[in-house]
Amino acid sequence: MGKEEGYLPLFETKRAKGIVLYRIFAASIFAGICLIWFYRVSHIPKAGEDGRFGWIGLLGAELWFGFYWILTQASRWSPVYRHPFKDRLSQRYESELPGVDVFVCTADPTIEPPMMVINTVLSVMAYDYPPEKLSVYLSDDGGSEITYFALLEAAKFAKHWIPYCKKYNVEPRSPAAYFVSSDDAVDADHNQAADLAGIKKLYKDMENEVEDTVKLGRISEEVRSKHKGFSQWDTYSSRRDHDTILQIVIDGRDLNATDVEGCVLPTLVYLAREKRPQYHHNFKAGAMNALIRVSSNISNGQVLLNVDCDMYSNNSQAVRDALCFLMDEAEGNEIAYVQFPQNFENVTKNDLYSNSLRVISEVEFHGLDGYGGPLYIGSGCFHRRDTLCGRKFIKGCKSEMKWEISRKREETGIHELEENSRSLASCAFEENTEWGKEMGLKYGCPVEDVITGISIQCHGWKSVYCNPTRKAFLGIATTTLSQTLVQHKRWSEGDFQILLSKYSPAWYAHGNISLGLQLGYCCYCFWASNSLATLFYSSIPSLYLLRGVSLFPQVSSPWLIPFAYVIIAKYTWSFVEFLWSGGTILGWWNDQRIWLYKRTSSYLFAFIDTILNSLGHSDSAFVITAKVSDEDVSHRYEKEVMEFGASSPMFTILATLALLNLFCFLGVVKEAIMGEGMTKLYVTMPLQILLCGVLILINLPLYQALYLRKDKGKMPSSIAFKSMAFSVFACICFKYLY
Ligand SMILES: O=c1ccn([C@@H]2O[C@H](COP(=O)(O)OP(=O)(O)O[C@H]3O[C@H](CO)[C@@H](O)[C@H](O)[C@H]3O)[C@@H](O)[C@H]2O)c(=O)[nH]1
Ligand SMILES: [Mn+2]
Repeated sequence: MGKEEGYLPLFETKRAKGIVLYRIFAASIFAGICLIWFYRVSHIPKAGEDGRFGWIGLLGAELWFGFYWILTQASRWSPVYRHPFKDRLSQRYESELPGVDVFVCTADPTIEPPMMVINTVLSVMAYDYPPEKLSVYLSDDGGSEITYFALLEAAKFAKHWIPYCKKYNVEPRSPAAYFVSSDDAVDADHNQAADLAGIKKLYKDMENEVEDTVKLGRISEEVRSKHKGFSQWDTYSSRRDHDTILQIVIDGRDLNATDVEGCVLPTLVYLAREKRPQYHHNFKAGAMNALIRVSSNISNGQVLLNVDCDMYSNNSQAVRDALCFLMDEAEGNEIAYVQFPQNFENVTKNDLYSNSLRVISEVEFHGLDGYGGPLYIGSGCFHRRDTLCGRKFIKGCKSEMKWEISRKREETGIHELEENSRSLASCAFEENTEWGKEMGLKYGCPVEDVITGISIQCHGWKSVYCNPTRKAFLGIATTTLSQTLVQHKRWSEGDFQILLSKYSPAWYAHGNISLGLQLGYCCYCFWASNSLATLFYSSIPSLYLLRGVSLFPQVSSPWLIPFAYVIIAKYTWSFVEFLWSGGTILGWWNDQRIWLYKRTSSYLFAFIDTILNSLGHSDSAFVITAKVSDEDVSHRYEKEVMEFGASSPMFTILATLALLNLFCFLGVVKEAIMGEGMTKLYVTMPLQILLCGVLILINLPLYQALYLRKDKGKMPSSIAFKSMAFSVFACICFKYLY
């Protein structure tokens, strides 16, 4: 082992400081929660008394929240921070670095524009890594000729782009992103300025070619005749029904395939796996498994990196960062994958839709890393090939991560290689095999990544969370509320399915992974079930205001203290954490709003769908997240104006809840003016009024969208009408009938 041989480790792990103080603080919150539980249980109204139903419901909700809060502590209890030493890696292993295969996934040329896709491809082709050991595969589930055409153009451009990047050591290496940032770089010397202008022009030419083809919507005959690769579309009938299309666009073994400086280029492969209507294609998991097999035949890199087509590499050193973990002599043998955080290029200052998932990336994943490693969350993850293919962990068993050249492959001609790779991507290939079960990514779950990750960890492997200051990947976050809610529905539904599946962190994982990690997983897997308690809490106490029934301690009661303490302590901490993770004050407020919206809509739908699903009623699909939006929408997004302009049943729920709280509050105000007086109400129901008031404040943008806005992002009038009817109905029923 490394240490015995006197090697310095390739990475170090630091524990967080001041953790004891945090634990004492958390324990005090827990004490407060216990007091709240005690108060609820010991003060239940008697049968027949008004408020009994609400009280018991609140007891259930508070038990749930308390339990969930405990889960969230697992990811804060013992965080660690990792620091790779890349200089040691290159000193020791530069000539033996393993092959790395990068998989870029795309699925739809309209939702995921070809220019965006090739920018991502170019960014990973330009990694600071020996090009003969780097191979890039583009998986196109859209089976689009236009995307293929764009890739051909990218291959030409790469011959100029890669040497440019290396010469001036530029970052980021996605040309589009680089040109935006280089616009204000003034320190470029004279030579570089000329080169920059040249490369920009080449990029523009390529962009024009691609955009013209996109506009045309098909490949012109002239272009088609130039590349024999297009003939593969001759038998193509639709994106759901076609043969495997596979083309080695750049063959890294070919000594003539060089850039303008004469250096070899990384291998570049286009793959659209076979699709047939009678075979389920299993979405991204299916694409990834086809890529694993095809790449094993072509380049067989020992390390695999997957990025989504919008997640370009922002840090050309990231491969080396990851290898420091996988190749460490002492601990590397236990590490199956290295996950980087997912960051986004287009998040606005106050992160309107809370897309940056700040606290998860900056706090929680470091916490999970302390217990055996983060979840596998898809894009931005480096895997060992063999573990992803199902190799079990055996203590003390080393797998060499060294570069090896396969003689057999070297001698196979490119056409033969293409031909025998094609069958690996056919639909029938997986029949009666372990693919999708024990091999590759797992099928049948909308979050193929998380379920695959937990099964790897249950096999005894560790994972590592690597979060360098210069972000490794930048993607595109959703820019409308409904997209955010739909995406979270998919995630929470997938995670909830995992909880009920045979890989459940609650039972299957027990004994296979640490308790802390089990709790950490549960935190995400229980997202969906949060909806019920949150719905109850955000509506019933307010409705009881209308009846003048108090469900919380009065001002004079000492029981108010634990409530006040838990609320203040918990929210202060959440605020501190948010700022510490790089957020803004308004960002935190937005985060609270999205927290509420997700829980009362996405999670609720996910919960219901999962239950229906397990009863065999519906099947969950993979709704691809939009990566482009029209100008109007982007403009509002940049101005941080919430987008409600879609007719989504999720919005009906949100609007109903918002109006319901407004009416309840107005009811209280009326009561205060005409009846008992403000002070009396305030003394008997302080927390209930506070809760209702905060819900109204948080919903201010929603009221605006319902009644004040005129732009296209306002709430559709059908929803305004429905939600008004539902909330008035609920208030009347509750006040007079119940
Ligand atoms: O049939 C499909 C559907 C999707 N994709 C690709 O999968 C990726 C992720 O899809 P996206 O719509 O962007 O989903 P997100 O919710 O943004 O993705 C997050 O969540 C997914 C799991 O739900 C992970 O796989 C991703 O890596 C992670 O970024 C994209 O590159 C798609 O092109 C396919 O290749 N085939
Ligand atoms: Mn995405």
